[in-house]
Amino acid sequence: MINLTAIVLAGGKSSRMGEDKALIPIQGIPLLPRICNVAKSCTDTIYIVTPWPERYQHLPLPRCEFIQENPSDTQGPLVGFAQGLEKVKTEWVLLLACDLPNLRVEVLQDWVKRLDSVEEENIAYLVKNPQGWEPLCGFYRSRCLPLLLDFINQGGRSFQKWLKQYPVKVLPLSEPDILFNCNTPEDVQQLLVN
Ligand SMILES: Nc1nc2c(ncn2[C@@H]2O[C@H](COP(=O)(O)OP(=O)(O)OP(=O)(O)O)[C@@H](O)[C@H]2O)c(=O)[nH]1
Repeated sequence: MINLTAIVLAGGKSSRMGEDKALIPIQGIPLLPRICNVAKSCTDTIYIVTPWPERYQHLPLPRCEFIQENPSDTQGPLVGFAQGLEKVKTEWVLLLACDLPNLRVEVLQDWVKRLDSVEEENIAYLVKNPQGWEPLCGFYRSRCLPLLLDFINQGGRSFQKWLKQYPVKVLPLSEPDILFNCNTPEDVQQLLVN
């Protein structure tokens, strides 16, 4: 299997949820350990980028390393990703938001198998929807770091705008539900009903 590193983002305001999303249990398992356990199926190296690692110490997480952001200066997922990427030594990185309760091991492993066929020019391998790329559940080449830092240093904070500049390969998604984002208490309720 291809050598890759997972970066899981657990920061942000969770303003729509009203409490830290990463800690919301779905079928008894909080979102952060849920996604880390899925990531574990394709890598032994998992970095969790967060301004508050102490909040997550008690969780049943697989082996992982915390990368701490400054809690008084978080700047969104693009900057969180760059901070994680600075530590990465593998060619490919799997970037994951913490709020993806439906991502399954089989889907992820199928995607990972396809990485070998991504042309060298493509800096990322992501699902595309009519609104744009799905940047927080997909693969990036670690060599994109200097490009990302340039963009951030010029004030850029949008994944969509950053990705527009480079060739990205489309990752196939057979069930759109896989990328369901758990953003609100109603989303949590919906998961419990289904
Ligand atoms: N490490 C880190 N992760 C972030 C940051 N901002 C957002 N995220 C993560 O990015 C993913 C998507 O976040 P969003 O749902 O778009 O934003 P949010 O701020 O968490 O939530 P809302 O306030 O409801 O928009 C989640 O996994 C967040 O934890 C950040 O500044 N740092």
